[in-house]
Amino acid sequence: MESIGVLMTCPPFDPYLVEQLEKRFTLFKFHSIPDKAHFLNSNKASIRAVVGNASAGADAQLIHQLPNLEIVSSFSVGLDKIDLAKCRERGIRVTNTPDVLTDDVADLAIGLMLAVLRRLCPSDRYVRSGQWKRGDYKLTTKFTGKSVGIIGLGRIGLAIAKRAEAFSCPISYHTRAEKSDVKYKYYPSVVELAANCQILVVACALTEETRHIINREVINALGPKGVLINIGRGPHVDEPELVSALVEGRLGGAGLDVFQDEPNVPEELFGLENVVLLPHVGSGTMETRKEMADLVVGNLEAHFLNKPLLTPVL
Ligand SMILES: O=CC(=O)O
Repeated sequence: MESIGVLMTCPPFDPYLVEQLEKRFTLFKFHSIPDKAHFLNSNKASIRAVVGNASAGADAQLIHQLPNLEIVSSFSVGLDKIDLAKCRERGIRVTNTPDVLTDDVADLAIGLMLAVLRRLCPSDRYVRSGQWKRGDYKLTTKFTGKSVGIIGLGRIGLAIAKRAEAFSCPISYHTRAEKSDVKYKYYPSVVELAANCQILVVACALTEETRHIINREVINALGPKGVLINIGRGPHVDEPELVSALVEGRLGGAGLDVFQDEPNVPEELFGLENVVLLPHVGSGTMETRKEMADLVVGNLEAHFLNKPLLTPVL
């Protein structure tokens, strides 16, 4: 397989993934190539696979420039950076990394809820800056028993629900259609869900339908005591609306792992104690990233050995 060209479109941040790919294929790291057009012109014939992630995948333009592309193997569960329609049209296979990251992302969602309500980050800063010596930290807000509304009840949404249930949180949800196999309360509109929960979690895939699913109306329905948790994608949220609601106190708090224009985060949020900001690390544990990398490589190997894909999307 050494002669097969694999184009890595995401930054090569995961050394294990890079090492495993380099062992088996001819790996091109697109991110660090200065003249991309020239590179593609000279190498397009040899590139038969693309490896991307949540930050860069394979858009229509790139797919168009790679005449021999057979498979896109994404180091992510989200597929929003891949033009699936183009892949379908060209018969290009697509794989992602579901299941292995579910626990980590759900754990992080609960971590964000606790961090926002119990003010974990500012109270840590309180100790480090020596302020504790001058008096106790102010009282925070209880998490146990808060009602949790979840947008998207797939693998990750369900794992969040299960964890929140252990904190005695009543669970409700919104999806395109009500699920017959869950006992949680269903709301057919996101505004209704937001009006009826204290913590609203975005856990759905990013599609044209779910872009800006969190808008001004939803934020106002969640209200000055409500908390928004986003472990989905930045564009799920109308970010300027979220920022103004937080600055004006129309929303109680937010725990955000994802942003509209990563790694750029609105600076207006930096001074707010009711906001926790994370650098898109939902699946970012050593254990899970290794399992994800093994899936990326396993899918490529399966494809080039004409075996069934491990986690096919297309
Ligand atoms: O954001 C991370 C992923 O989609 O896996």
